[in-house]
Amino acid sequence: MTTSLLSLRDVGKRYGRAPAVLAGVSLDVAGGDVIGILGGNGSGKSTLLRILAAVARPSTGTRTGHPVLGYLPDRFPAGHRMRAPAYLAHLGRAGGLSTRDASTRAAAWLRRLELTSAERDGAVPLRELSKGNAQKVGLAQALLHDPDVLVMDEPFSGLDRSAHGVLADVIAERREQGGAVVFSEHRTEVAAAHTTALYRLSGGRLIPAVPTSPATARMRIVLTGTDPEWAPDGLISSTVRDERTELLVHAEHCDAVLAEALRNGASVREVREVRDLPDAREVLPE
Ligand SMILES: Nc1ncnc2c1ncn2[C@@H]1O[C@H](COP(=O)(O)OP(=O)(O)OP(=O)(O)O)[C@@H](O)[C@H]1O
Repeated sequence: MTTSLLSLRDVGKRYGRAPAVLAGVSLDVAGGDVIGILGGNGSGKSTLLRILAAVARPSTGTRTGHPVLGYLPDRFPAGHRMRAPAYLAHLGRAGGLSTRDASTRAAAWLRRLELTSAERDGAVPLRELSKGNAQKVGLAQALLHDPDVLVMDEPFSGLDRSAHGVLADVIAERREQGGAVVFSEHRTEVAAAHTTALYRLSGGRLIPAVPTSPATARMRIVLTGTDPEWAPDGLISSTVRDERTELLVHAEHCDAVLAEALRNGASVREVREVRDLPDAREVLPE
């Protein structure tokens, strides 16, 4: 039996006199879980994640567990004059790291997330960073303390393709190390590509998913010699790493994607069905 790192029981949330945003939400987050939260605009995803990250309290119900938490908020406070390395080192120290540890870890994450050297080395103030780069600093901040539970609000939005790949690796690593990840995402396919379980927030409730249908089967294709911006029909995600392009595509588009890639002079390095999501679920219709 796996032990929960974090649990919500019958959680409700209401802002003032407005109708409840969350009602009777229960969720267990255990080591190895990668949980995706889907939902339309205003459905309460950010509210739920804020409660999981303990930056907001539920109006009713309980939250239990004391894991080391990393939290990427929906809007990263990027209005600072501070530079990314100094900002992260400051947060690291505030969270109990030594100055040296905080600076080393901050630099390592910024390098891994591929901030340009000017941004990384502190030439650019936070408030002048692009949305994607601010998101990377936010991610580095969330990862700084090596969290047991990583809670991220729409982490894939605004990231370039290569950072998508890094984030996918980070999620997989947390899981392999016995940690857990919970993140929100509005695109079902993007969430399903990285999760072990998917839920949808609707009417304030967290709806469990229904089993994956064969129509949602996916293929991973690794190519060399393609344009990194190539986006064929059926594409779910695309990651560029070491001059290889790794595509995740809906299975029914696989043959057409391969044919088009070969026509354009690419070389096929690998094609395989993705079966690594035992609990991945297709979600209920909107
Ligand atoms: N601090 C707050 N005070 C008052 N109302 C709030 C507050 N935070 C969120 N809300 C309201 O609660 C509802 C749910 O918002 P929330 O941001 O949790 O949804 P969301 O699913 O993350 O939306 P989106 O995808 O648009 O970011 C919305 O109607 C929002 O206006």
